[in-house]
Amino acid sequence: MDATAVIETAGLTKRYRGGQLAVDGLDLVVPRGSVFGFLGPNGSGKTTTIRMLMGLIEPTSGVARVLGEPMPRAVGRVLPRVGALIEGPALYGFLSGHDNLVRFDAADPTADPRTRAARIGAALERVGLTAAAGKKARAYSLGMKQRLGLAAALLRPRELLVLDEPTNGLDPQGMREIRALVRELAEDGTTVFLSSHLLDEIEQVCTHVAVMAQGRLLTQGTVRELAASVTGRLAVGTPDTAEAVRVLKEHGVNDLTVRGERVTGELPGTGDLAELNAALVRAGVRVRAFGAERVSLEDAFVALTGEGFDVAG
Ligand SMILES: Nc1ncnc2c1ncn2[C@@H]1O[C@H](COP(=O)(O)OP(=O)(O)OP(=O)(O)O)[C@@H](O)[C@H]1O
Repeated sequence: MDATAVIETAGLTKRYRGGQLAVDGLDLVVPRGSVFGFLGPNGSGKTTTIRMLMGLIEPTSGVARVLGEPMPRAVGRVLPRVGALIEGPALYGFLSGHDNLVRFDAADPTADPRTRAARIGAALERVGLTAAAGKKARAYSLGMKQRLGLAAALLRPRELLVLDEPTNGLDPQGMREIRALVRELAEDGTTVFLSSHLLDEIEQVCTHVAVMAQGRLLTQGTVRELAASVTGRLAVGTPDTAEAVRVLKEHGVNDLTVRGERVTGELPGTGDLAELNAALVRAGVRVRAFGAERVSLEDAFVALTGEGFDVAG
């Protein structure tokens, strides 16, 4: 087992009663200090994995360690060190945001009532809900409810935050707020494990990523490594597309496609890009843009699965 791992699983598997294989032999390593994106389309097994990690359901087989302790066996020791936001916070709509936090804090037998007011004040401040603390939770927007859920998870210092689709259902402004908060928490040294079906979200906030599809892990590593594992394409912007295609083909560029005033092709493995550019210009091609396209996580995902990233549902 990896001593720097905050979460580690080996062969973790869940088959639901009814026979559905939701998670299939998962080997996951979440390094301490990472913002770890757990990416996969709806139904790929993310929530099931998180529920096993948090000791809410038993795995069918395999093992999971969280903060170095076996789950679900050590659930009583582990959960106080973990802040979790799973499937939306359980809030009382008739209580104010502040009083919801009082309730959460009072339900924690290890929380000292004498420091409660200060801790609640700090948590509200942290998520930007101080001004709205007196409002009833049912009057909160979805984004405010998520932030209140995060405040509940932050009532005490945590080594690990586990967030299941924290921006699901939020408007762009709400998403930005949650992402900014995740970044801040990570800067303070908290390891954050968050699931998402949104590639660009993972790209924006995460240092690491694991990609799930149909219960299986396709890959894991740093976001940078994953993007680097896929070669970008050469892209040329020009009104003279036919001539550009001819010259590029002559110079060994494969898989050429033309869309509007843009020609793309496989980046040549050898040879000088500057030379290629010069050849185009020599042939009278008016080159407006020339270069290697940036590879997105989405390109990497398509390369991994051979298909587009399906975000249905
Ligand atoms: N309690 C359950 N009983 C039987 N099957 C289940 C149960 N919960 C989930 N599943 C099935 O297991 C598979 C994985 O579901 P899971 O919720 O873990 O995926 P997910 O990636 O979290 O997707 P979503 O983002 O939609 O929650 C799905 O096919 C789902 O239908």
